[in-house]
Amino acid sequence: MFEKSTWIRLPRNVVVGHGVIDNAVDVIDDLHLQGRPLFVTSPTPREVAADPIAADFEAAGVEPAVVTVETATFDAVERVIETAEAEDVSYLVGIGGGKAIDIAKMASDHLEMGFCSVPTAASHDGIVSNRGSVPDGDTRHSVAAEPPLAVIADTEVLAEAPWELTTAGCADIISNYTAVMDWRLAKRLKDAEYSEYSAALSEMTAEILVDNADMVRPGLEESAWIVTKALVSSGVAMSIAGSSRPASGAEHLFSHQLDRLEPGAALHGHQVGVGSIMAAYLHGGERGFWQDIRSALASIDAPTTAEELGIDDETVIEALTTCHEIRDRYTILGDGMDERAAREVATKTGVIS
Ligand SMILES: NC(=O)C1=CN([C@@H]2O[C@H](COP(=O)(O)OP(=O)(O)OC[C@H]3O[C@@H](n4cnc5c(N)ncnc54)[C@H](O)[C@@H]3O)[C@@H](O)[C@H]2O)C=CC1
Ligand SMILES: O=C(CO)COP(=O)(O)O
Ligand SMILES: [Zn+2]
Repeated sequence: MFEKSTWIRLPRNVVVGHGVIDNAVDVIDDLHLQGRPLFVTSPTPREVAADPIAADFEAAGVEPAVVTVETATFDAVERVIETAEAEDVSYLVGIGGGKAIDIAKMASDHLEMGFCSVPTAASHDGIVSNRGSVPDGDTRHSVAAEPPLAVIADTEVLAEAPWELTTAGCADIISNYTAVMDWRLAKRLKDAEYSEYSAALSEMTAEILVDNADMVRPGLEESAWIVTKALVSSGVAMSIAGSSRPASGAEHLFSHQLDRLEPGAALHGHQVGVGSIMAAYLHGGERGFWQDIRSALASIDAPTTAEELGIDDETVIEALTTCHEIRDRYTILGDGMDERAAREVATKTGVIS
């Protein structure tokens, strides 16, 4: 008897382009969301996007509540939940980088309220995903959460964000290559649940980005367009899979462990990019694959070494040798790297000297 079933939760409206934050009231109206929104934002995104959108809502007769968060913590999620209850809001809008969006996503999940995402940086592929990532104890990886009902990604705003945020988004996408290799390995060795559609979409997303890498340049609005389309596509791959598997393998384990060892040292996307060089080496040995990943990262100005990440060599080794423990997800790291092997991969790939 055939017993498979799947439930793919996707955004209803994905609006990407020049000046689209000016349409936020209409995009949200199209969802038939009633009542007052709560904007969850952080200081700079508040200036560049949340305040102008709030002014448009006020002009339309709705006064949004606004909460500003600084760090992704459960205390911040709690504060957002309390504000939502006190201000009697009906839905949430996350406006900012990954952390503001994740906090809004996690709070809306708890409140069972609708949620919309307004990224102000093309820095990671959580802008569309049904995953939320807020550190919980020792855990840094994402968990299942509400997908946004709408995503409003204004390429004018995204192109004006600091360039390193865009290169972080590119690196998060380039890391899909090794994430998918890990996923296929886990399917073969551990019979992990696997979706060929999701894996193919994730890989193709990385490929299109790399093919267009010469058009990804600072200050070019078209770059924001290319990167954002890739982030949307990668988020959809996660929603199809019902997990972050198509976009998160050993390179993400490495980054999550760096977040525990050196909180705030480097951007998520930059860390996973460097992790991806080493994961590619482990998958492909000397045969040129890891060099391709490194060149792709270098071509868009993303870091390729520990030094460029601002992380010391010994922390890289510690992360490599321990990160397999942080989640039940089989990858090329298997049951863990020993220290000599970790030094070899990090040295041969030029990540440490
Ligand atoms: N939920 C998911 O599926 C995923 C979640 N993530 C999570 O996302 C987070 C990383 O997000 P990031 O955006 O890299 O970091 P972030 O949210 O800390 O943003 C970095 C900084 O850039 C600032 N910023 C944002 N837009 C700006 C603008 N237009 N101008 C000037 N400054 C601006 C932010 O306020 C912040 O200070 C991590 O916590 C990571 O785990 C990453 C991938 C997927
Ligand atoms: O960062 C992500 C995908 O790019 C989410 O992956 P995690 O589930 O490992 O947090
Ligand atoms: Zn990521």
